[in-house]
Amino acid sequence: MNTAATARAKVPVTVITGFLGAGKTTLLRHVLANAKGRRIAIVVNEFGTLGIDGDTLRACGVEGCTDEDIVELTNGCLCCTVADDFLPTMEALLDRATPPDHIVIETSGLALPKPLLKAFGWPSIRTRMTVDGVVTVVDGPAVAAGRFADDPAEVARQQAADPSLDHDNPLAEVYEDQLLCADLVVLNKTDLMTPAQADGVEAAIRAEIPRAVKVVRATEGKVDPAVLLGLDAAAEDDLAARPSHHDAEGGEHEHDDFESFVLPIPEQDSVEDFIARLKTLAAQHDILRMKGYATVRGKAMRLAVQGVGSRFRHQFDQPVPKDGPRTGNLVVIGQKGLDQIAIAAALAQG
Ligand SMILES: Nc1nc2c(ncn2[C@@H]2O[C@H](COP(=O)(O)OP(=O)(O)OP(=O)(O)O)[C@@H](O)[C@H]2O)c(=O)[nH]1
Repeated sequence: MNTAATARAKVPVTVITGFLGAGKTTLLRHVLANAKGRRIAIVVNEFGTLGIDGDTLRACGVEGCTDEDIVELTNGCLCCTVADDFLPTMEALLDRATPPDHIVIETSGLALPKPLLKAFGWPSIRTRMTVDGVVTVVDGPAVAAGRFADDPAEVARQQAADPSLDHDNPLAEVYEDQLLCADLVVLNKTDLMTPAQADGVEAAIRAEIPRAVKVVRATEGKVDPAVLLGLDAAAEDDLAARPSHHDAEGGEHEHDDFESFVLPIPEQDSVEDFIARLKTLAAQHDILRMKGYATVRGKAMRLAVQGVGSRFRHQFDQPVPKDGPRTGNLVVIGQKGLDQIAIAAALAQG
């Protein structure tokens, strides 16, 4: 078989990356809903131990999308668990009687994608799959608000103290790495930006990425799957074009800039009061992401809650199991040093 034919025989894998809450799962739901008969398997990796994204995807109700097509890896960072979790998962997908036509991996919002791409060089999978492309979802309004910007004066001060440091903002490092790895950028949440803001964010994205990379704008992750899947980038063979902060750290990386915990949520009396409390907490403690569910007195359905910064959405999404506990759970993610005791105390009341 010649090289082109070999490449065609490999199962294509799309890596969806993007910061916490940028809209990766939302985009994935759109892909599944518009798969047009293509068998797509999803591998989801989350920073928290509670598999909310898998739940959201399973609840998508898309015909032909079965539970076994969604694999959750909640044991920590994908790239740190390559041998134990990631490779066996990928091999098991390939070894199915009917292997998927395409695999999509949703990385955690805090993952640096390059170490994951390196995993595709492992002998057990390199001849059987190829990274069709890395799609980076960007939270447009968060960029416009300066969420990922460095403070140049602070960087200079820190570098003077320790030349190996290059950021005062760990969010900037993750955001930049995710952009630098992209084959396609989805500038999402355009409904929350003026056209001028979107132009500004797009220009900033283009300035960040040295390669010619397409940027598409979207609301609710609505991008035609034909644009997302089939990029044919063979990204695993093109690592040098994707600089990463991880390279400078000698391939080592740590996750100690961020932390996450899961809090039990007692049954609530009022949806409005609960959401208002969450918004206040997010702002007071600079919480990056909250997601989970709660039960509400008198309601048979559970309340799913999604918070990105202090922007919240909620909906009654599925029945609370009969005879099941009426306690909910909420994942809280932020930079290291969150005041877990204060946050837990504020959420301990119904
Ligand atoms: N206004 C608005 N909200 C959006 C858009 N896309 C996604 N969201 C909302 O943003 C929140 C986070 O979306 P997700 O798709 O869960 O984001 P994610 O990147 O998968 O999040 P993590 O996996 O936690 O990193 C949800 O409440 C979505 O409904 C959009 O285009 N506009």
